[in-house]
Amino acid sequence: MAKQEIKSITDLPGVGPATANKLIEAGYATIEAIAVATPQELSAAAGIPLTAAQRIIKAAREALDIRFKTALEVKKERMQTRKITTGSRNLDDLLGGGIETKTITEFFGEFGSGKTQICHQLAVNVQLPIEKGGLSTQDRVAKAVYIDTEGTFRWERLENMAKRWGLDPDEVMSNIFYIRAINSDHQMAIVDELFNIVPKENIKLVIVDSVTSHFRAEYPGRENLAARQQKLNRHLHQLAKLAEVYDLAVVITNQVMARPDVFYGDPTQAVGGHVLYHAPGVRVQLRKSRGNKRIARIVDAPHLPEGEAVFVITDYGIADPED
Ligand SMILES: Nc1ncnc2c1ncn2[C@@H]1O[C@H](COP(=O)(O)OP(=O)(O)OP(=O)(O)O)[C@@H](O)[C@H]1O
Repeated sequence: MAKQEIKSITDLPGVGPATANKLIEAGYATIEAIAVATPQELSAAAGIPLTAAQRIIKAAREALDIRFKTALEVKKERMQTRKITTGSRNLDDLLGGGIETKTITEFFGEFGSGKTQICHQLAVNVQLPIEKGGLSTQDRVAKAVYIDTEGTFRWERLENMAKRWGLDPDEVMSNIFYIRAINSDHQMAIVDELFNIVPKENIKLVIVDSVTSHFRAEYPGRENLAARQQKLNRHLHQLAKLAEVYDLAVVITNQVMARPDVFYGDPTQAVGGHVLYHAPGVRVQLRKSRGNKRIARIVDAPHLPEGEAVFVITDYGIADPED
């Protein structure tokens, strides 16, 4: 098939060396990055006419097989979707097998509910071979990106979690790319940059812990809600694109405060409203229970059954109470 001959951006129609250089400098280094760009963005980045940009994007989309599909094709593709184990069978069952690729999974809950511990555990687990609940194949290890906004990342936790599976902790840590996002603009720029890094490094999991904290700090109060929402939506949209085009899992966390004064409805409400309400994906609420037990519940996921799962946070990671 002619399609498969397009391997790099210089194979796209009308992309000569000069245009290619401009595109790469502007962050459009891969066919995937071009396929999800708008003609306006590309035209401005490369200094080419809009019609040329449209033609390039169309060719990139065809090369990646982004087109109408029948529902049956969608079903077959979805059945091939791999999942990352959380380390708890109970939680995996609740999620329909684990954390899915091509999807954003949000963990929200109050402080200490286990959001950061789950992120650490997933950064380790994605590296397991497929038959053990990870996404590594025989020829390529699946790696993770960890975007930390609150400074709560702890390498020591990864060590224990890796040892649990008999993995070499240093090797596991060398496959986790860590970055501290200093503000919301930086956080968004990191995700743009990922469009170049992800394919090179075989990144299969991108974590943003927490996705909302910078946005909340920089856009406080009701009067800034619309601006904050708009920016956050753009960020989530970028993350969703990344998940889709590179077949990877995106996991985000969102701290919400318990509101003991709310007697009706849900007592745990997101501060300043449900910022992620309209984003695609799976939303998992976490609650503290007795001791190291935590309760997970899926919110607004029509394709997953309702229910709750109990898991525990141990020194060696996320597990089941019966372990
Ligand atoms: N080494 C460990 N062994 C056992 N449990 C641990 C260990 N480290 C952390 N925990 C448990 O994890 C909890 C913290 O969870 P985590 O940091 O994931 O919370 P969070 O939901 O991310 O909170 P925040 O919103 O404040 O970031 C602690 O309360 C503790 O119970």
